[in-house]
Amino acid sequence: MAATAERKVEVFDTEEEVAVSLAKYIADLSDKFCKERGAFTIVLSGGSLIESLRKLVEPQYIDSVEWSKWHIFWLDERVVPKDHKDSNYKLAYDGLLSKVPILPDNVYAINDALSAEGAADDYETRLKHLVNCGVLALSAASGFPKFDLMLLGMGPDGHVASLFPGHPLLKENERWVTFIKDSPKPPPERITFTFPVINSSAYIALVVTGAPQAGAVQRALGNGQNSDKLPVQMVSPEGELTWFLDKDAASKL
Ligand SMILES: O=C1O[C@H](COP(=O)(O)O)[C@@H](O)[C@H](O)[C@H]1O
Repeated sequence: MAATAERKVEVFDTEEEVAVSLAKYIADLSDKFCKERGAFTIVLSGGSLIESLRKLVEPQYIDSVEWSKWHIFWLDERVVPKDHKDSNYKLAYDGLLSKVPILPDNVYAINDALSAEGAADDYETRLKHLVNCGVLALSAASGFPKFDLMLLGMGPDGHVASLFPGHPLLKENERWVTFIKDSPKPPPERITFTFPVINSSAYIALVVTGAPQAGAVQRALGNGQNSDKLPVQMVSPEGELTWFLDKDAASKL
């Protein structure tokens, strides 16, 4: 049985302060994992998260982080070409990857030449290969891959990755990577990590800024009772969960 996650909640006055603190948190974990296992496996979301990573490209981190040991993955991706405005890869490339010396071979983008089903199968197969090569760890507790750090955003409806409220994919407990063709948020076709993979992580940062998110933050962190769990309430990693909130997102707590 999975252990209960250690949960921390950090509230900052501004999104700028969230970005500053997040950069230090990521750099510290990179240092720890690069020392311990010679690699750092980090999973990116799309959306507003990438903008909140902007401090990582400042000289302090550009010069100190061991970028060549980073292995970059995506929590979810839209089934669009990599140069499409809706692509989570493009967002991360433009905002971060093009500005830091990460090795191109260590960037595991989703194959944009395949269908949603095909891309999910292909990504899962590639993850299994990386487990066999020792780049990616496997959780002894769950048997699912154990990433060092996942960076999650959250939509105003409480969705994380491409796992939306009330959707049957919330119950997927065998696949590592799956697909959705009826996403309520456009574009409709996406691929996504499943909850067993998310919850096998060593560390998760949930980065949530802005007033539209305040209701879902209240549902997740407040004292209210609600029988239906939002996807964000299902995030419960083996390791440590840290919420990074600005005061607008935390305004209903
Ligand atoms: O569609 C998506 O939305 C979520 C949340 O995005 P945000 O802009 O509200 O922060 C994002 O985490 C996910 O990766 C993306 O595909």
